[in-house]
Amino acid sequence: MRSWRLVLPVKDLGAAKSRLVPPVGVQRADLALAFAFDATAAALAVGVPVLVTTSSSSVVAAFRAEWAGDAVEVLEDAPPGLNEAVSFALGRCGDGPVGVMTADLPALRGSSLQRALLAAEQVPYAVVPDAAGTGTTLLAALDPARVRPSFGPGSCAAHLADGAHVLEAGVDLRLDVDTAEDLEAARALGLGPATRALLASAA
Ligand SMILES: Nc1nc2c(ncn2[C@@H]2O[C@H](COP(=O)(O)OP(=O)(O)OP(=O)(O)O)[C@@H](O)[C@H]2O)c(=O)[nH]1
Ligand SMILES: C=C(OP(=O)(O)O)C(=O)O
Repeated sequence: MRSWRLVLPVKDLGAAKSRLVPPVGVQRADLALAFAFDATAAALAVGVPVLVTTSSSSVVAAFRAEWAGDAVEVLEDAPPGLNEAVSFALGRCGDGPVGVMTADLPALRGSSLQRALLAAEQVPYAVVPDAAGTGTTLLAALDPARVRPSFGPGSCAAHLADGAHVLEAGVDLRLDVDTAEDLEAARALGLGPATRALLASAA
């Protein structure tokens, strides 16, 4: 596999996952952070360095504390807004293949990400649709300048219209958790260690 990097946008924890009613005893902000940690761990497990892009000082502090010494870089001055934060990171990640992945993938396995990035090496620009088929969980491009992020409602169609090739991917890479039902589906699939531990601590 080529040397991919992964841009990971992470929203301010106080505003994150507003559609997700958390299980009793669990804070929504803690869940959002646990999801992002599990997504990060999956990427690192297959040797893909992570570039977190955020405008939140609490996200910066949490990532620096958890991942000190690992292949995780935190860009702390991103502008607010998902697409804005992604564009900010893309402008700073240099040459070479880059993925942009949402951080709300707590069931992600490194092997699924690795397979998707390997497949993405066959095309200039690729998209992985979310489980609903309307959103996007991963964009991948051989040249960062090719990525024009249009995350938000209907983003998959927008990325396809912009020339991205659709990639088949494991459901763990497609299952972005926005609601309590999504969290149950992710639990059934197998959560990463951070989310598992958080839910266990409240059970
Ligand atoms: N840096 C940054 N990341 C964002 C922003 N908005 C969303 N994200 C990230 O983008 C990914 C997908 O975001 P959404 O599913 O829209 O997440 P969300 O905004 O936390 O969820 P809702 O409040 O339910 O819309 C997650 O990794 C978020 O952390 C933003 O304004 N800035
Ligand atoms: C931002 C997106 O995801 P969500 O549906 O989780 O808001 C998206 O799919 O582009």
